[in-house]
Amino acid sequence: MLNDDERRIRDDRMMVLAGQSGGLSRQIDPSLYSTYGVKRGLREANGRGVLTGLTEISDVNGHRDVDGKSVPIEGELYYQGYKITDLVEGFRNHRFNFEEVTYLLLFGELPNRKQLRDFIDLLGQYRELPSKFVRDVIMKAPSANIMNGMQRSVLTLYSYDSDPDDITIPNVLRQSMLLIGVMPMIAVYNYHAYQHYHNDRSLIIRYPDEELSAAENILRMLRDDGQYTELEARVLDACLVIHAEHGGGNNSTFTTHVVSSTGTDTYSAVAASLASLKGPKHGGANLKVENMFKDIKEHVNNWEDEGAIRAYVEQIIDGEAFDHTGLVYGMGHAIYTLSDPRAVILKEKAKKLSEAKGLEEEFNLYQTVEKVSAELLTEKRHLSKPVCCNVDFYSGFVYSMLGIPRQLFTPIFAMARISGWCAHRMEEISSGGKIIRPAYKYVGHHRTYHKLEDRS
Ligand SMILES: CC(=O)SCCNC(=O)CCNC(=O)[C@H](O)C(C)(C)COP(=O)(O)OP(=O)(O)OC[C@H]1O[C@@H](n2cnc3c(N)ncnc32)[C@H](O)[C@@H]1OP(=O)(O)O
Ligand SMILES: O=C([O-])CC(=O)C(=O)O
Repeated sequence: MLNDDERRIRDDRMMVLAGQSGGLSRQIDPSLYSTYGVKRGLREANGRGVLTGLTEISDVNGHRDVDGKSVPIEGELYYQGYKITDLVEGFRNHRFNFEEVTYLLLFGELPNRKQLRDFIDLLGQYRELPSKFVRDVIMKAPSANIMNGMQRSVLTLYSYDSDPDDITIPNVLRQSMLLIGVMPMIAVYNYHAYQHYHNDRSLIIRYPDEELSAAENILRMLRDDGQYTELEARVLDACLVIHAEHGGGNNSTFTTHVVSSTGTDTYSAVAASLASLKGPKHGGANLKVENMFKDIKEHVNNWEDEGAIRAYVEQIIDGEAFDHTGLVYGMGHAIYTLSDPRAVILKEKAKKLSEAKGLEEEFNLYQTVEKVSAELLTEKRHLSKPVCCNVDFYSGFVYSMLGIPRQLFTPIFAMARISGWCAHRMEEISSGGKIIRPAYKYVGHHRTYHKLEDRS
């Protein structure tokens, strides 16, 4: 067994060896991408995604064709044909909206009262982890990033399934209901396990209540005293609704399609989608936004000084501040142009909550960063389309006002998006049918093999 010093020496030796063969600096000549007409990032020259599939689950629009010209519009999102804003409006004062949306996504229709009641009952029954799963899986080697713990837990559920590899629709639906049901438990218990083993927090494993909604159960399982207010549960429920689905092309759902097209099992497909969602350019952006604001607050003394905020955001874009990637997290979108409808809803929630909690100054800081970064990105990145804030910009601020720890920001996204992934997995199985297999052009050169003895 190596000690820490020996491991460091081992890693240094590996870098030296890789450096000798030029393995660390190898990069494909960027001009070759246009030479061979490669659709980088699976995009057309105008930035639009390459058309790779058809779906009836949702529609995402940021442009409209007017007289043959593509014109930016306020963002539109439809779940099974229903506008997200109409759903959110119609759901006001209801408790089980995420469940209703899940029914809609999986079955294609809005439920009547009885169907919704039955569905809620069923989901409640599926909200059950195998016996000893918490002890044997979740408590073992807890991960600092809860998304990794969730992947491991989801993959391990395969071992407890008596029929894991059957990909007929009834079996995949059963597995989907199970995963949708247990996802909040997996996330919250992984969080508690990490807090217990690494931060010496008391360990609380509270079981979900079959009668409660997903949002209510998340808060109940998370909080030390299991208490929450009706308002908190409604806001979280709305967050789950707007994160539940976003078409087939977003990275994690496309991952569902790619992986499902091989005929693999549901647990593997969902674990892969979790891996994708974790990334900071996708669902992980909500955590990055939180960290970015922490950094901005540390470097800008006066939050009302737009000039100072602009100067700091400019440093972020120039790669001179924060994480040096040049990205302003929570800004920009592959499809939306003038607005992301989910961000509009979240901003409204953030405003109301901040007023109730006396955090208007912080809300104003978010608004100013949104405004100046949109202006700066347009100026400095020569974007071909207007840039707006996306769903990840205000979500973390809303969650933190609900007392939800930052480690759970991206997991909450996953607890919601699992409904969309499962709907797309079933669509891929029933309508896709062909293994997804794009092409890569080889741009190396073919070489003559020399035996080891003959190499210098
Ligand atoms: C749930 C979600 O996944 S929502 C998205 C969450 N992600 C983020 O918030 C991370 C920050 N944003 C981004 O990285 C991007 O806007 C993405 C990944 C969301 C979309 O990327 P794209 O579709 O490539 O955006 P678009 O085509 O408009 O970008 C044009 C250029 O502007 C840059 N750009 C776009 N948004 C940003 C940003 N927020 N900060 C800095 N540069 C940006 C892109 O890197 C790209 O540069 P390139 O041509 O040199 O690659
Ligand atoms: O559509 C995308 O590329 C990303 C996104 O907003 C989502 O998955 O919710």
